[in-house]
Amino acid sequence: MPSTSAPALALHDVSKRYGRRWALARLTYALPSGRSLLLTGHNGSGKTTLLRMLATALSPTAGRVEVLGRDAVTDRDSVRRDVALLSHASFLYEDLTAHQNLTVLARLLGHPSPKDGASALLSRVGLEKRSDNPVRGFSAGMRKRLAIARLLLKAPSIALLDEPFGELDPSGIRDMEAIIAELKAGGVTVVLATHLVEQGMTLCEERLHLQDGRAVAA
Ligand SMILES: Nc1ncnc2c1ncn2[C@@H]1O[C@H](COP(=O)(O)OP(=O)(O)OP(=O)(O)O)[C@@H](O)[C@H]1O
Repeated sequence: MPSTSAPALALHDVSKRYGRRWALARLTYALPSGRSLLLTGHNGSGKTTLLRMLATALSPTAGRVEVLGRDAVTDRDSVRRDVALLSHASFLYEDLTAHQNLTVLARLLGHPSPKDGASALLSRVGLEKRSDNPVRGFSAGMRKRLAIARLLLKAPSIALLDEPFGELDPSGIRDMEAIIAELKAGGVTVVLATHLVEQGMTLCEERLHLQDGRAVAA
């Protein structure tokens, strides 16, 4: 069971090394429950590495990562059920249609009406007209829209969004902002990594700025 009094996320002296390069260096931070976090920093500062750690896709080289009071390494399966990552890799089945992609996931998640749920989400992200097209022919922005639909279907407690506005057109950016606001209104903790700092500041109450894998003042 997630602990309600624990911070949503806690990093205890967390470091991550790839070969000889330290991507994160002795990071300590706690995000209070009920708050959302804007993650900023230049290219290569460690944002994606941190998000992937919170998503349990990577383990820290040193230190401890906690999600809702649970250790992201030793309690990985339990943490994984509560988090969802929107990332550059979108985990889509290329030969299936957008609708089939969501229906497959909805069945796996035990959704009561997978096909209707998939249709509703495709409308929510503005893909209803392309729902029966294979993903193989989708543009980058369409893939991003489908990826956020996938995340919404999972209904996570913590949504980890890696550059969610990238590849989107202006209406897609507005839709994404509305979706993030809705997630927050529904009690979801949002962690948003973006170079669009202004947009991010309007959506998040807290900010963590990384420079060479260290937390610094923005
Ligand atoms: N798989 C990997 N193997 C080796 N080095 C890596 C790997 N992934 C990331 N790095 C390095 O770790 C550092 C942090 O990268 P990361 O992708 O976390 O940064 P980022 O802040 O998300 O960057 P961007 O804004 O460009 O997305 C960089 O120096 C990068 O080169």
